[in-house]
Amino acid sequence: MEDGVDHLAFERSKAQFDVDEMKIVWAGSRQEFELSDRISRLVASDPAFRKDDRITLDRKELFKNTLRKAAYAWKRITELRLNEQEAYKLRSFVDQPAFTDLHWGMFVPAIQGQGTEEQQQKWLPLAYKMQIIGCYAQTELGHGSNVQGLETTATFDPKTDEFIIHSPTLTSSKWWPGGLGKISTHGVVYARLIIDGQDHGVHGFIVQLRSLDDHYPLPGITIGDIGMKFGNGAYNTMDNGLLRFDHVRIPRNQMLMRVSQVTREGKFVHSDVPRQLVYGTMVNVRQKIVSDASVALSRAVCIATRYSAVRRQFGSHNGGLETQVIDYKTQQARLFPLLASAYAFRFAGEWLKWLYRDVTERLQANDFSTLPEAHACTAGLKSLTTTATADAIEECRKLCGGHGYLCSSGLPELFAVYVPACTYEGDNTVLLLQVARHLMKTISQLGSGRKPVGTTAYMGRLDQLTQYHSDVKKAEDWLKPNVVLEAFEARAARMSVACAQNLSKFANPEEGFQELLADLAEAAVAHCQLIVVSKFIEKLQQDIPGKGVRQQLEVLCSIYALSLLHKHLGDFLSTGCINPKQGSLASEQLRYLYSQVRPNAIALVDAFNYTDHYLGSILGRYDGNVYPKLYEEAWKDPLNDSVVPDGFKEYVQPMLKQQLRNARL
Ligand SMILES: Cc1cc2nc3c(=O)[nH]c(=O)nc-3n(C[C@H](O)[C@H](O)[C@H](O)COP(=O)(O)OP(=O)(O)OC[C@H]3O[C@@H](n4cnc5c(N)ncnc54)[C@H](O)[C@@H]3O)c2cc1C
Repeated sequence: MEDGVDHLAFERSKAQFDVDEMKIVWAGSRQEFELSDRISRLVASDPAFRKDDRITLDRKELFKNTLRKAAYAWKRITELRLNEQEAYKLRSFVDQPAFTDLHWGMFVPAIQGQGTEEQQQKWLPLAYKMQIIGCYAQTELGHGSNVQGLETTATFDPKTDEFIIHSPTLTSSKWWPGGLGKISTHGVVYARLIIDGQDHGVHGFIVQLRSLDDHYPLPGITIGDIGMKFGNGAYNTMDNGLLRFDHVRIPRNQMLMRVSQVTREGKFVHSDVPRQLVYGTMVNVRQKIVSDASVALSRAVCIATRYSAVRRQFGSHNGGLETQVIDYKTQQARLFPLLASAYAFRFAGEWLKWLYRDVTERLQANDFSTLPEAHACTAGLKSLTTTATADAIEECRKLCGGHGYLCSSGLPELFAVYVPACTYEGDNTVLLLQVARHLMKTISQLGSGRKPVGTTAYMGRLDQLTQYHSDVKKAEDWLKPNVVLEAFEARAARMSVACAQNLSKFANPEEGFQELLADLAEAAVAHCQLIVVSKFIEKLQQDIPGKGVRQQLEVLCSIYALSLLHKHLGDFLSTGCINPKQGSLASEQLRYLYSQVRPNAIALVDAFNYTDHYLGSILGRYDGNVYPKLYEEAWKDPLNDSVVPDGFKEYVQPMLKQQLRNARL
């Protein structure tokens, strides 16, 4: 603490659990905690990583500043000999989107997942040492979600043993890839493979884009930045780019050939590695996105919770202190479900990490049985958690009243940087519809005796779930994990079954699917919410040491589930899983749970263990010393550099003089 005074000390003293133990639970393990703690402090204490000047820089300065930080981060990573996990942490705590995110997060995994052994040996050492910098160039001006609609072509020329990469139309221009605009030297470019006039669909190709000597685009290549994006500062540190090819030639061995190959003779062959292998990479990328959702959400919640304890409005009696806004029941009903969601998404992310390891092991043993389910599940959880997080950051801004709208609250930038997560790596609605397709397929296969696996296993009990009526009689019944779980299972199952029944009324199933899209997306949401609730409950079945830690998590789990039940009461009632009386008992229980969280709220956000540097918010400062710091910060704004602003004499003064003259008339 800067001046040694902890304005939130009283709040911290009220905690009924061991915060240090909760920090371990949040981090996933003691080792993870120690790693995050060490690296976050390292970044926070290094002035080269300061970020409070970000919002006042123009785009060019901002971008240059990003390059400086990325280069410095790389220098520190090599000097300190950080391993892969430590390096990833360091980049995350620097907290500034940069070309390196795509290099490490998409380019390298694409080669690892889709490249042959030989290709990996050639390209990965260069990428690992950053002797080349790569991007992931899939999306085009005309198509994103519909990957099969991409128009860039890669035509095989048997005479020279090369592919000719070409952008035949304006809409085939690559558009969006991060890092492409100004920095990447190479890209994994997705293009339609054409051999002898025949189209073999979309494949990935490693293409050198810029000279390694002078950084100019290579002949036939046009590249630029796509321009300013949402929010000041924010994601504008990233050079999302546009790219066009004019008959650019690359050697044949630069097509990523793990799954399919083109031979010297120009024959297209599938290897014995199944095509679903690429799903494995997607499971990995999306699992990281779910973890990132819990991080972004917890940052927003930490800011809103601490500030809600500092902020006072109304309710003063006889000149005493006013009420802390966190004590208003409306504030609690808006804030505490978000706090519970942060923990829920954390555990869902942890479980997905396990799922990825499981899928990878199975793939190595040639077992592909769980892959479609794992793929649908990660797609759904990516969609659910990123949508909820984006909405929650905005809600946290509102929970902070007027000051939440100040950039120094950290919330506008967090929101602007975070929201595209709802769009990239699969538009969230498109992903929900993929989940819905999987659910419809699962139901249609039940008759043939195929047993649903993993997160769809509950579908195997459809007979029981379609007959289910909750037996809740009093508010406390809603605290029983089985009672909650069955209600969520029955609601999800019935919404899916209703869709399947409606689909069967259509002669053409695809026509029916298109007609029912909105219902299908809702059924998918119900299924995904069930997954998150069930993973939270499973977490509570593990050994959780530390005084009072389990009790706090039980309260948060109940809040997560019951606040969803409250929000989607229409679903639960219309599917007949619960009756109106049981719905009001859930709300009653929820009110009681909020009062249980209240004394622990500050400690529960302290358990995230965020440094003030990482939070980047005056409202969320650890010491709660908000007002003097807000006042100080205001004076740092460049507008306050001069007493009379530029332009005043030119534009406003003549106006004032004019009025003066008129007044005299
Ligand atoms: C910040 C940012 C970074 C990005 N980085 C990269 C990158 O590094 N590399 C890269 O290749 N791409 C990148 N992208 C592109 C991104 O992957 C695509 O924008 C994304 O996949 C969505 O596709 P789209 O833009 O075509 O949206 P569209 O599909 O055009 O979506 C428009 C609307 O149509 C709806 N819709 C579309 N299809 C259907 C359907 N079948 N049924 C119902 N509704 C539908 C969607 O829900 C949405 O509401 C990035 C995008 C952003 C915003």
